[in-house]
Amino acid sequence: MSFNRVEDESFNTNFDIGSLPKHYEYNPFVSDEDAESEKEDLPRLVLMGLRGSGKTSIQKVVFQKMSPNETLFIGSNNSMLKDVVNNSAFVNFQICDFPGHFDFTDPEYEAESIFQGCESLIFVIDAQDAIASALNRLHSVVTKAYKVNNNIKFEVFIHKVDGLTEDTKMETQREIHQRANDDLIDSGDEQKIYISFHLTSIYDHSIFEAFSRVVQKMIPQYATLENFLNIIISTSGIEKAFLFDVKTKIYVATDSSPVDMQSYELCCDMIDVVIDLSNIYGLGEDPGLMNDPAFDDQSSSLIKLNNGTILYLREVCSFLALVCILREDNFEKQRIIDYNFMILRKGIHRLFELKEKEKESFQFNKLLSLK
Ligand SMILES: Nc1nc2c(ncn2[C@@H]2O[C@H](COP(=O)(O)OP(=O)(O)OP(=O)(O)O)[C@@H](O)[C@H]2O)c(=O)[nH]1
Repeated sequence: MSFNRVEDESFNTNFDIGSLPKHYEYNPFVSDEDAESEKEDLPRLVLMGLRGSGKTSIQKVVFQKMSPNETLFIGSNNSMLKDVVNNSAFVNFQICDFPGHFDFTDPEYEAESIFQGCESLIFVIDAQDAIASALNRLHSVVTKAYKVNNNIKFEVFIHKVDGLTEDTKMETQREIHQRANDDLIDSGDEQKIYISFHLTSIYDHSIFEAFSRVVQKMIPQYATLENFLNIIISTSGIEKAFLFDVKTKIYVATDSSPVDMQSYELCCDMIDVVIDLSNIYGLGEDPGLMNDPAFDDQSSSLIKLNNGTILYLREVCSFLALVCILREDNFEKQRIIDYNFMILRKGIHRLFELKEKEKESFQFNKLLSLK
């Protein structure tokens, strides 16, 4: 059986399968006022690495919904690319992608201004390439960055692992970890600088999972969110709960039980299904207008799997959704789960309000200091 694509002019080609179009503005907690000046105050996440290691591809796949195969045609960067990710109070930062040939030791570049406002530095290493020069660059980058700003969180993405066997993956990770630490010991920095390592590829969910962990470290309220989720799973018979940013499929929080990749992938697939169906059936009368978001405060979904497991999704606010995995038997108490969910939702809204107040007082103090 084959399907012919219907050539209909009213068909809106702005949709990417499995994603929200980038210009949706459903964001009740982030106002547009003073947006430009606010952008400069956002925490900065910096992507660095050698030429061709995959930095721009990562940024485009995770935040701009580019399909992995399209990255083959990106071409090399010659200047720094900056993007603002502003989905909710928790997923709210600027991301700077520096070209591979960028040498911050060159006086032309001001290392201070790059690393000063930097919250997290992701160094990408191509695992399919020789790693020696990447490790040298990693060492000079982290030591320089640490001198400028000792609050930076250092993350290494051992990237393009899709081309490696399971054994080689582990071996490469072990080698990179070992050699990076040896370099820190040689320079006497091993007590001060801590680097986290992640195996990643744009061809599977590993890049989203790794980014989730990076973003979680940038959320000061993470412990509170984790605690909320621990309470809801223990009181509602839920096995695993994720708080997802549905735009990027980054999970901003989860309960404290270990994350297994399959559960995460299942939840990501569920979000794709919900968004795709909403894109098709959830829009208003005129699909060209795109006024009604594919994800709004009415969004919820329940999927029963054939192994007696249920996936349950509920909107929390502004592109955040709670996605839970639970046994079908436990879903008999749906009213209790829904009640607990309402309490959780209120708690998260309160956190948002506190965060907004914190931001306002920060801006107020900044204004005062300028006077
Ligand atoms: N196999 C594989 N290839 C990847 C992956 N990520 C990126 N690539 C490929 O790597 C090549 C280089 O990617 P870029 O994103 O341009 O690399 P870059 O680090 O931004 O390069 P510069 O701009 O020169 O610094 C592209 O052909 C991508 O398709 C991955 O996870 N697996």
